[in-house]
Amino acid sequence: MSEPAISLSDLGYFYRPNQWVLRHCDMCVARGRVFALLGPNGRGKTTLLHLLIGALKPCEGALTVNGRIAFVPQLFEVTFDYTALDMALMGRARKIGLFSQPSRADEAAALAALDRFGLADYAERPFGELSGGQRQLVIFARALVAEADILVLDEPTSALDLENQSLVLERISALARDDGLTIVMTTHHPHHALAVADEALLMRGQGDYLGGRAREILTEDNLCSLYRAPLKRIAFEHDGREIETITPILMAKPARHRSDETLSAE
Ligand SMILES: Nc1ncnc2c1ncn2[C@@H]1O[C@H](COP(=O)(O)OP(=O)(O)OP(=O)(O)O)[C@@H](O)[C@H]1O
Repeated sequence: MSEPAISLSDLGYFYRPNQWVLRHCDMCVARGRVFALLGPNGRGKTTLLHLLIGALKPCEGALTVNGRIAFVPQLFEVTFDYTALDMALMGRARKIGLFSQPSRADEAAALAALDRFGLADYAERPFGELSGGQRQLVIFARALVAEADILVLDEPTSALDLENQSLVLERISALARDDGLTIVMTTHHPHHALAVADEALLMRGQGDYLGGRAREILTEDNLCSLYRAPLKRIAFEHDGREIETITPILMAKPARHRSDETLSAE
């Protein structure tokens, strides 16, 4: 078996001495797989990503990364007036060097990456004038341009509308399946993890992590206790395909019904 893209063994991290955020965390990500990290707010998902990309150093345990990583953070602002193409070209910064100009090949690679996300027509637009979702997709394209082996994505669908969520999830699958990239992503959407992830890690608490095949561990029981909220995993047929998804059961009463009651009381 080939060496994994990422492996963690007994990993621990704290920001302040002895206030552990992660402890006794084991994880192994095989090459060419999509790996999802799930857990409630504050369980250390982003901290774990920052450890993977080397922005933080483990306080205990071992972490091995085999390959070049590109990081796609959650949506961010830029203060300079870069175009979408400039932003995508930044993925080539390591290749181009500090004082050189991008070559035609660099520009062609950046344009091709933008095109993969349906953004070729936006190449010359100022990045700051794009919608949140479009900006997220440009940052995604930048990671492709970097020719990384491993993409680390922090909530890649959080700023996107339904169509773009679907586009990004489909691209994530294709990047792993067709390009052999390894992908680690955090998500607050278990149905996104079920749709694209081969493996998942449920971050249940400090020192309490459940990892395994996504289809096997994204069960109603595991997810209900993880989020302390009711949800259903359901299967149905769509377009001749068997689909499985996960849906939360939201208990809030729609405002429409409340006003109906108010109206009938009046
Ligand atoms: N720079 C920091 N200094 C001190 N504590 C921090 C820092 N960054 C995060 N933390 C703390 O570490 C814990 C984990 O935070 P982290 O952002 O990794 O969680 P998360 O699972 O990604 O949360 P969310 O789902 O809300 O994004 C939290 O208690 C947070 O307050």
